[in-house]
Amino acid sequence: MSVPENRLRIAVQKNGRLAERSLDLMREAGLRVMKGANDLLYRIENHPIDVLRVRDDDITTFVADGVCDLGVIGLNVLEEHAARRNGPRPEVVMRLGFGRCALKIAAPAEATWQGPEALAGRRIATSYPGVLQSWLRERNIEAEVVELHGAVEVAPRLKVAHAICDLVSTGATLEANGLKAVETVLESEAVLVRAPGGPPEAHQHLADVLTDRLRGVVAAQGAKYIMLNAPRSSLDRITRLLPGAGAPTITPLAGANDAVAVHAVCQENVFWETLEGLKGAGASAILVLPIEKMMM
Ligand SMILES: Nc1ncnc2c1ncn2[C@@H]1O[C@H](COP(=O)(O)OP(=O)(O)OP(=O)(O)O)[C@@H](O)[C@H]1O
Ligand SMILES: O=P(O)(O)OC[C@H]1O[C@H](OP(=O)(O)OP(=O)(O)O)[C@H](O)[C@@H]1O
Ligand SMILES: [Mg+2]
Repeated sequence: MSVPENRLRIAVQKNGRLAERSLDLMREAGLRVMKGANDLLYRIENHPIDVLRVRDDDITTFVADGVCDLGVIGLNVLEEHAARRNGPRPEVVMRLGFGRCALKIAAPAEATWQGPEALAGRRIATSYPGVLQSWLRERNIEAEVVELHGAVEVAPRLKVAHAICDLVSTGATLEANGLKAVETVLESEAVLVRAPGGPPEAHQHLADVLTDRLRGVVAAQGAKYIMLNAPRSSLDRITRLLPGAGAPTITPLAGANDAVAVHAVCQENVFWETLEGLKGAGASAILVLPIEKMMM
């Protein structure tokens, strides 16, 4: 595979839980992704950028070594890489708001959990030996860590280990295997990483532009634009009810002295309960609109 030196390189997962969302993110940031004959390398049509599609475990290595300028990776994979390898590590640029999960210790559901100290002298199966070892070290617990690369949840049933340390999202896999989560080792989500010390000079400007756009894409996710009419006397109450909003814009309404229009960007979810509360405070004609793009 030949990778031209003058193009910015972004590493994303080829297949798996982060793959599609990572490409969507690039598209939302205005990159036109061209799926060519080369499955490992997608070109960006409208910018000098290449997207490298690899196993998620390899993304950290490519970004740490500066082979790629940017990467999208689970924080769990990044931390594991850092725990195992000395030397410069990729820098986290921003959290991306998807791929949320947590690395947890889980034990048989029927056993009473006596706290982390109960793990001393026990065997723990995990695909994250580096992160787990540091967690145990911080607590002065000596346990035997058994590295497995899949089906970690069956280890206790097979008597391979007493407990496990694995990713949990809904908890369905733990439940199906008769296990319960007892400790959280790491909260994770997908993050944008960059090469240690930042990209080389030639890629700096493009990397900054893209990073700014991605910041806007992430900020717009879940953000809503809210518009309503309100009596002036209720403004304080109504402003307090707007979730995660900065200072709202207040405009007079034509022909009405005591009523104003309120416009605000809400950074948090706007639930039906919020609208009911606003209505109860005197608001009317409440509109909630999605935000497509945002530049901070
Ligand atoms: N159940 C889950 N819910 C949400 N996010 C998850 C879940 N499981 C894993 N993730 C996140 O998605 C990332 C990728 O998960 P995936 O299962 O696709 O990895 P993988 O099998 O190691 O893939 P690869 O083939 O690239 O090595 C994980 O590292 C984690 O950050
Ligand atoms: O709490 P839950 O929602 O059940 O999710 C947890 C499961 O998801 C991940 O595995 P995945 O399904 O990606 O399969 P894998 O083990 O083959 O990677 C993780 O390794 C857990 O096994
Ligand atoms: Mg992997």
